[in-house]
Amino acid sequence: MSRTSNRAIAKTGPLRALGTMSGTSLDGVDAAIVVTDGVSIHGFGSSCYHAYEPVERAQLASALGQWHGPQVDAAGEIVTRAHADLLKRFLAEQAEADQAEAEAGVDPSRSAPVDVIGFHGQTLAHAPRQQGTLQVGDGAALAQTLGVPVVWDFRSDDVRLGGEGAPLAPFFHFACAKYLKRDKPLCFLNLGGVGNITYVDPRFDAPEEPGALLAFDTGPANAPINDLVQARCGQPMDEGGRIALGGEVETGALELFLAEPYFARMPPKSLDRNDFSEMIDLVSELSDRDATATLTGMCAAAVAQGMEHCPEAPEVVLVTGGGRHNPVLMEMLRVSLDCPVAPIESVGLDGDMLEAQAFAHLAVRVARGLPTSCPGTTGVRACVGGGVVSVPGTSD
Ligand SMILES: Nc1ncnc2c1ncn2[C@@H]1O[C@H](COP(=O)(O)OP(=O)(O)OP(=O)(O)O)[C@@H](O)[C@H]1O
Ligand SMILES: CC(=O)N[C@H]1[C@@H]2OC[C@@H](O2)[C@@H](O)[C@@H]1O[C@H](C)C(=O)O
Repeated sequence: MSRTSNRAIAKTGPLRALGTMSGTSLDGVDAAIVVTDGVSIHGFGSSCYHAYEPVERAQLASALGQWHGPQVDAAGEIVTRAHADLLKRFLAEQAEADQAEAEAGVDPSRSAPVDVIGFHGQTLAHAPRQQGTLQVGDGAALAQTLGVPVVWDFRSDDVRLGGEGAPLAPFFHFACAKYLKRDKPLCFLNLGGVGNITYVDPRFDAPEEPGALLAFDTGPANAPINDLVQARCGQPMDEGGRIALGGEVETGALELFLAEPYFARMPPKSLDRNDFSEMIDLVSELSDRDATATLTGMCAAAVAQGMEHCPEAPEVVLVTGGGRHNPVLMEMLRVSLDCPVAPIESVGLDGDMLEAQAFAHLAVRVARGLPTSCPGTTGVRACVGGGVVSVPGTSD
């Protein structure tokens, strides 16, 4: 592993950062550009997506929950290759666009399409109080292949210092709240495979100030729904909530689910994708529609339960991640939360790219020696700027 001084990315002022995310739903890789100095967002750039092939997805799924061994190595190679292919293409397109701008007389005032890459990798296993956290994919190899500094392994330092290692998007959410010029507390709710929420109080000046942020994983979100409809109906997701739509939530199963000790735990707290995989057993006797509706209701109820921890009622809950495309889930959230719920597009942000954008912003924070987590976001003992910086042309 190459661990290089943060001085390697020496430019002052805003950087063009490219962030990537390969999420717990294992669908593919998102990548997006953010212009940021690590404190303030100066603008959002282009984005791209690469879907894993079904065979790759199956290999990644078979490595979930493992910490080492041949399946983990194979998963790492898939993740590194998918990112290298996608980013090579994307950077070439960006370079062409810069060239066209230069020829048109517009000075893009940069020598490379991006200054730094924030590479999250793929989480295979997450047990912060036991073995730690594992994101596979080789950031040092990507830096060499792409010729751009890569910041990666964002979560390990936080876990080493007693934190949950997740969620890490909150420092970016704080910058988004400032970018949006919000002046009252609001929440960012990501509904991916797992759900996570960030309560942001933008009246504070900096994200690490006590009280500015409270964040945690709310519970399982789409992962159990996907697993159920895949097993029962051969579909990768409940597209548009169409299966859940005609079903009813079984309250007995919902109550058993909410009795899980995770929900009574005070935040910060985080989850692995499959921590709640046995919840499917709670709906095993139900019809496809009722079972899907009940799992969807469980996701919404977990969020509602989590909201109890917010110090003040937020002005709005902005929903990001694939779950916002599920109208049944969105309606259940609207019914169960005591505040407005809206997709993040309502304020002009891109809910499919927010996590990738978060790791662009966090990469610049790491490069500049700024913290990426604090006691309010991961429960870490003190603020920490986690991450490894790999610079092309060096091999420590
Ligand atoms: N049109 C849709 N209808 C219903 N559900 C959808 C739709 N589009 C996406 N989803 C759900 O959202 C999931 C993908 O969400 P997302 O891309 O936010 O997850 P992720 O980033 O991989 O996960 P995480 O945030 O946990 O790392 C899909 O697997 C699916 O369950
Ligand atoms: C260990 C890990 O990869 N956690 C992910 C996962 O996916 C959603 C939720 O669980 C969140 O805690 C986190 O990702 C987001 C991007 C985060 O760190 O903010």
